[in-house]
Amino acid sequence: MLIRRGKDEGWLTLSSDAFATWASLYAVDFKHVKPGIIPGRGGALVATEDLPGSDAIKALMTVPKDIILSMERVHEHAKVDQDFREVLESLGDFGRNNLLGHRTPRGAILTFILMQASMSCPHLPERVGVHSPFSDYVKSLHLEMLPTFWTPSELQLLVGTTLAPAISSKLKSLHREYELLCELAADTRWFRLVQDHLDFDDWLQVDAMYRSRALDFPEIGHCVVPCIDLANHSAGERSTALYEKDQNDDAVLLFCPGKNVKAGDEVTITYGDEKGACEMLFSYGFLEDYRESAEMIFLSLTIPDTDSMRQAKLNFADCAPGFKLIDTGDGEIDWKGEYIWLLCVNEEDGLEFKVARTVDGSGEEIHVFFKDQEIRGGAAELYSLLGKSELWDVYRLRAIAILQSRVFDQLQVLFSSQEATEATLHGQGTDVRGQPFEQAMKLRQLEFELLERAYEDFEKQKVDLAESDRVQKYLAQMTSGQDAEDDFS
Ligand SMILES: C[S@@+](CC[C@H](N)C(=O)[O-])C[C@H]1O[C@@H](n2cnc3c(N)ncnc32)[C@H](O)[C@@H]1O
Repeated sequence: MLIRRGKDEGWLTLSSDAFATWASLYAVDFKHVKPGIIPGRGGALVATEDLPGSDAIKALMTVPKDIILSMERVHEHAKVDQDFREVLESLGDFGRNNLLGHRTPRGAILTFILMQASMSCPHLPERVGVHSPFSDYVKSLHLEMLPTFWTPSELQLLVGTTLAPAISSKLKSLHREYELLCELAADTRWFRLVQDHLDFDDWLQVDAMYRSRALDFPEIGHCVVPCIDLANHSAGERSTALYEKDQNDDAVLLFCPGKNVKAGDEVTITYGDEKGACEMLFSYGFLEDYRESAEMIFLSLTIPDTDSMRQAKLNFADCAPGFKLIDTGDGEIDWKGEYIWLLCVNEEDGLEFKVARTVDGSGEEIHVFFKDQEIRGGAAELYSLLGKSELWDVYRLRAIAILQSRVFDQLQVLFSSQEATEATLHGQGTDVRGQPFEQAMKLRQLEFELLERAYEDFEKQKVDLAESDRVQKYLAQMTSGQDAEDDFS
């Protein structure tokens, strides 16, 4: 609880005046905006003058590259800070990759933020680390209320939404990361000095600080840009600014052409218009008041145990095990995901997994075929082959039927958990706070509506496909026992 303790005792806080001094010390150039507070949103960027709509692109703020918190910056700091260098080296792969082995600055940046925060702790027996611009910057970050901090009763409100499994696996991976940090850094001087003060909550805090602020910058990757990270979110056309790198590699906040903002009003950016309700609540802890759709829902799919090719298909799968439902915004529901095609075809359709010797003869490898054509491009190539087949309508019908049934199951879970949700709320002495309650209820409603629309849409598609000549012919041949594709060739 080092971070919470620092906030409570005041040694990990920064007044707004001290933050303004910090920003000017590190040459942040606030041209037409300044830090402010917007009720319900916390810190914000507000216009210092009327910003009238024009076609000219106006720089609202410039942040020098030296204070962009990136993988590169963390490694530069390690050169001058022996304690941090020791910690970073101890992390090995975890300082470069995530738990799945994908390259990410996450482990290095989170550990850096934690170490910078701990340096201000007056309870450590000895000083540790080297002061940097980020030692005071981390003091300015407030405790973010992401769902990883929700109480068990609050998390219970999410049962049936797609956020429930997402939070549960995030908490598991955060636990694994924290254990890894404690194990790998155990022999470093920093860890020995802070270990009695640190706990899992600190890792949750640095994760939330980073996750709710990280931006993806060209050529820098995921990073945190102090001061630009004060910009709150508005979706799509409502946002009035965007961020970029300028010719000096500094970060700039640009006013969007044609927008109009009055002095004292907030300037906002979009955190990603493609993000669905689940992802917004997961990463930023809120849903926009004006949001009318869940926009995007990811539903998992499983290859049934009864599928004789299950294990081979699992080994072959090179894509996320599920599909996305997408509200296209024009009344249509689209879906995406290649995994479904593995559930739609089997041996009798022409799918084959053949074992062959490796070229050097030292081992065996699996080759995958569909109707004697080798598939080297994973599930995407299988999809493309099915698309060219005479039986495409049949495969599509199978896919739509599986997707619709998965949507139905999700609707059932959401519907049947509603009672338990209400019981949680009416139970005596529950610790459900207002904000998580409102956000969870809104997510439930948005996901329910999108699932319902998708169910109806799939029903229409199923009826249309079932009436197609190809499907009718296929069904007739199936009942008469003939090989369906023979007749189409
Ligand atoms: C990058 S920070 C923005 C600055 C932040 N308000 C602060 O005080 O430091 C992102 C966080 O701001 C809050 N936020 C941003 N946009 C918001 C919005 N439209 N409505 C409510 N909260 C918002 C959320 O807590 C989010 O996790």
